Amino acid sequence: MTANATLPLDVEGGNANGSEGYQREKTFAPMGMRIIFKDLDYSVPSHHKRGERAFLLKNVSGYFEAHQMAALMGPSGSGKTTLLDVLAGRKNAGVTEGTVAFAGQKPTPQFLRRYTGYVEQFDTLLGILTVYEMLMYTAEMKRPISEPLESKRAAVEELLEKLSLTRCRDVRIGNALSKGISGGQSKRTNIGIALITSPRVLFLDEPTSGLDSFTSNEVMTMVKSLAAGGVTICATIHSPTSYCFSLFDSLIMLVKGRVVYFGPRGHSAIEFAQSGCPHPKEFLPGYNDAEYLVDMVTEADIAGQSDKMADFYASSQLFLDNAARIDQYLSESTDVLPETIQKELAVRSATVTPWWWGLKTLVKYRTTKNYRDGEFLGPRVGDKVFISLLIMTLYLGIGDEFEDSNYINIAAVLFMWCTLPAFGAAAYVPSLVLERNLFTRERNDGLYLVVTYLLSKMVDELLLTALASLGISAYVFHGVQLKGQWVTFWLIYYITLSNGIVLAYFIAAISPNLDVANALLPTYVVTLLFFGGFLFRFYEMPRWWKWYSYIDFLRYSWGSLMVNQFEGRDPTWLGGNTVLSYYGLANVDKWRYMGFLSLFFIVFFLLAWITMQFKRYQLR
Ligand SMILES: Nc1ncnc2c1ncn2[C@@H]1O[C@H](COP(=O)(O)OP(=O)(O)OP(=O)(O)O)[C@@H](O)[C@H]1O
Repeated sequence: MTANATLPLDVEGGNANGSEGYQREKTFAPMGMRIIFKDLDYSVPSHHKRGERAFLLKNVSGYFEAHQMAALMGPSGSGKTTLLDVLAGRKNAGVTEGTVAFAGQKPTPQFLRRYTGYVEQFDTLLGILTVYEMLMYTAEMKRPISEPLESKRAAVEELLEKLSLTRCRDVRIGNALSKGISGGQSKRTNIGIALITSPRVLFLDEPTSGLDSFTSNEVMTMVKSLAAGGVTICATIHSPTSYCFSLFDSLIMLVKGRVVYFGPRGHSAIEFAQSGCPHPKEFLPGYNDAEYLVDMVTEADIAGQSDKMADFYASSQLFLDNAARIDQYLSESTDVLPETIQKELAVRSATVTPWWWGLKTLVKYRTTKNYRDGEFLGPRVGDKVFISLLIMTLYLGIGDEFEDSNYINIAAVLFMWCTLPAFGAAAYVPSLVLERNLFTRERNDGLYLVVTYLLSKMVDELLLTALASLGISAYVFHGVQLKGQWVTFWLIYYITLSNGIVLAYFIAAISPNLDVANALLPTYVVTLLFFGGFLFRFYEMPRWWKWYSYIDFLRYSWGSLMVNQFEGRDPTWLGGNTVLSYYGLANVDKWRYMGFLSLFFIVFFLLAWITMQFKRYQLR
């Protein structure tokens, strides 16, 4: 433990973001902060017994020091990740009771998002970016906007060096289908993301899982160097190599959510576990300390003896000493904290940078990359080009043939023209659903607000759609030889397309997975076809169904297209009606209809935003 006379809470001075004139810290370990937790209980509704609560953590107490690396160990399912999540404020379900203090104070969710780093067990990176771009993207989002770009670049270069990532600096991260960097490099990139703001505390969930022993040692050596520099580090770890385990300073062992040991790593831990275990194992040659400890508690767990080990710890002198130290730490005054730390602990906004900066950064790194990616462009442009060519060649030149037998064809081609964007919306669903883990992680990390993310998605799609729709609508309008104004024809198509996109986002937001979204979207769109006014005329619909027609955006889309085509040249048709009056559109003002059409965009956007803001995609 680091004693510090002037700062009894063991917080070191310094500025995580270098906000004082941007004298950027030369190291990514500028300071540390003690974490204390006392009598922590965490419970959720039990899966096993209806109406009962399952306690995943019971009376868990301990503390992690700055400059030190603490290991969280125990058999699988013992509650390691649960404890890490509770401490890092990442739990969004269940009930937590007890005390958690960072530098003596209860941390706010905003503080945890902004000033602690959390490396998740599974990598969540943007496959289209290179390692350097991924770190720069995060740096621009999470470091203050007043910091010059050069300084951010220098910080990223320094981090690349520290994480031994310089060799793959410009390699695309890739994904499962198109391999880019290796597993170890991807793990280190994830650690880099957590370190880019020089956090005071770093949580790591299984940082060595899936890595070979050499890479594990390399990664953990680097993490240890951060602790040496001051950061408080806490990592859950399953089966570390002997070397990895030797890097840890303290150890907390859990079984069934109870502490069976909390104290220094090393021989004393083994001796303690041996005395607490009802049937201690022999320390066979070839065992490493970590393996031996985990095996012993796992065997005790399987034999139903784990409570005995936890009781042994709870009645030990070690427990009393730890409890006394925890009480002493909690009683220390927080008034002596440096001003920067006080400010960080009191922070109330969830992101470092404002929404517009977040939007700019998302567009800079993601939109520009997407626009160069065939996998992104293909489904968005391909279907429109294909169907529009089909429409143009099938209905070639019929738009100005004003004959009784042809009016139905004109009405049909305009109807098909509106349904295309509604069905084509399916192409936009995956971009939201498949990115959900990344979105959740970045939101938890305080990178951006939900509305910023959603706006950036809209910019992504609407810019591309505007360009594509201009060309497509021009050759369809002229090829079919439609009447009215081309600009209006294009505008109606563009607004309908935009409605389709934002509708897809809403459907994606409410759906638990891609399968549900893929079933929901076409079902909804098919219902819109019935009420659009072409397949069944509005005034012939049963009274009890008319309301649905009012909230059918295809009705306004097709209605305004029809008015654009026949306004001022509305011929007499069936039963002495004009074409427009036959369809109940005689008194329709196309601009008013286009206004209604635009309102749907706003409504779907708000619905998607509210859903994404409040829906918990990951229950943890
Ligand atoms: N609703 C529930 N009812 C009963 N038990 C639950 C419930 N939710 C989670 N659990 C149990 O809580 C335990 C804690 O899981 P946690 O992920 O924290 O364990 P872990 O030690 O990190 O495991 P691993 O090493 O395998 O990742 C698990 O045993 C899990 O089965």
